[in-house]
Amino acid sequence: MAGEEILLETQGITLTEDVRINGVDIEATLAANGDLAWRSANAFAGERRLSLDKEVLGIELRGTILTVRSFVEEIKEASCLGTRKREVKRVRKDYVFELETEEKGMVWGERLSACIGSLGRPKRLYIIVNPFGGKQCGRKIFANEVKPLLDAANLLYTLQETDYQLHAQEIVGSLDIKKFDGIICVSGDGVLVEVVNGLLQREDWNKAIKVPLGIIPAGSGNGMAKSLLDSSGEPCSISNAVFSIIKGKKRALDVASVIQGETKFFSVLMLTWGLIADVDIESEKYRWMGSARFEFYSLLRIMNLRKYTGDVQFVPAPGYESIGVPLTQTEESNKHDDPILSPGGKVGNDKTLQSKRYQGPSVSLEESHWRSIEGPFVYVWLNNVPWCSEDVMQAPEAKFSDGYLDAVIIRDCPKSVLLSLFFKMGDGTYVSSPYVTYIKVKAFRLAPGQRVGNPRKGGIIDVDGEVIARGDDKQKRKQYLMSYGPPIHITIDQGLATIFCPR
Ligand SMILES: Nc1ncnc2c1ncn2[C@@H]1O[C@H](COP(=O)(O)OP(=O)(O)OP(=O)(O)O)[C@@H](O)[C@H]1O
Repeated sequence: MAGEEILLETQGITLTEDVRINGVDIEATLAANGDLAWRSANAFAGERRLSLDKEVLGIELRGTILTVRSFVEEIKEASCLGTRKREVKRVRKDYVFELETEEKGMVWGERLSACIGSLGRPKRLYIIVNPFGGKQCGRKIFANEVKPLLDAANLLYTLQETDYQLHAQEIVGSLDIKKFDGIICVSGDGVLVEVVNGLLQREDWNKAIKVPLGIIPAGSGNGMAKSLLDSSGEPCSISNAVFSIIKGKKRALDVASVIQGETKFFSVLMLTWGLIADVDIESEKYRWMGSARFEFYSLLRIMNLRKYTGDVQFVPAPGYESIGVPLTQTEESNKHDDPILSPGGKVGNDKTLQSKRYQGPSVSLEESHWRSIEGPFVYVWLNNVPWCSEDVMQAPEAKFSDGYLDAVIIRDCPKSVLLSLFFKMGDGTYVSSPYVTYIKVKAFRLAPGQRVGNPRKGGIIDVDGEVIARGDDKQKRKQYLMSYGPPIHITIDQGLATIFCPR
């Protein structure tokens, strides 16, 4: 029978063949969905199964030889200080199936290719590598850990390195997006945020922002990669991130618009003001300490704790309506004068900006009941995802596409308690402290004030690791995107972007 006839006749049924696997004669089956099974040569090991969707990168057929390239979980046990540690890690394994005839090889090869094709995996990717992010290993990470997996999956890609800050934003601003099934950043979170901003500045932003994004952790802040992998119960590793992109599963991702007057910045991770921003940005001068700079500077800042005056207003998500106090009649009516955001108006329809770029979500906040919290504040932290780095879970309830941001606010807190809360950030349990206010919000308005006891100095507003405004001496020396003082409005566009995820 000719190969095509066999293909037609065998569609939908499990095929059973005598094959040689890695040199041993064995009976193997190939299910209609592409899953493989065979009895191991080792009688005690029992049956071996290979899930096409969850374990196979790609295949290669040469005559009667079919190579299945897999990426399978292996359990490694190690003994450490008398305790046994169990670690699950994926390893590359090739299974070489030798079929009796070329026709049979073709039937198996075609079925596996068709099944892989039906999984919706990406075929061509645009990959942006930041050679400067994190420990400056982006290039090495791509060559040693990313490329081998992409090649094993027969994935085509175009590679582009960033040469300077905001280069990624510029690149995606003019990229021919039709050619690619995804844009992948081998970087920290900063480059991913540049990509989101670059896509939303295009005239065809509504199509561009639907291109699936991917992140392979190669920075010092890898909060998005950690959040995506952890939410599927996978350890945050480069190879797990690459495999999740190859498998092609996607999820929607909320995008927050940070707006002051006519200036806009789009965020997918977090906005922070007060202690956290001070530690993140001011600890730069201790970069030589490595990641210990955060612990060291946090301790320093808590000992010399700053508080900032100001106020925040927000539209709470259902279930959080009792937090804060309702706005007074006067405050409500003042908001109606706000050209960008008012409870009685629409966000993002400002006529002054005639640009075709994305203008922020067109959500009606007409019926919303705004509430407020008065300062002074130790910090205000708005979050889109649970993790801001690989070891800080600052917003355990945050969801990728629930249409809300998780606001974590500390106003007053004894220094000793604050210190203990910092040590509990690894598992998010700190949010249950009575000193922490945790609210899911639909919209947020931040009016940042000056330091208590030092009214000449303001704080830092940090969005996704980028300083967008600061109220200290440095403000005079550098131009920031926004000014410190006037209110900053934050609204959320539910599920505007799409991102590759493990499952
Ligand atoms: N070739 C380059 N030289 C200098 N800066 C660059 C280059 N390419 C990209 N950048 C900038 O590096 C910054 C950090 O990038 P990235 O997101 O990879 O890492 P990060 O984890 O956010 O930060 P970092 O690791 O630097 O603390 C971004 O602002 C980006 O614009």
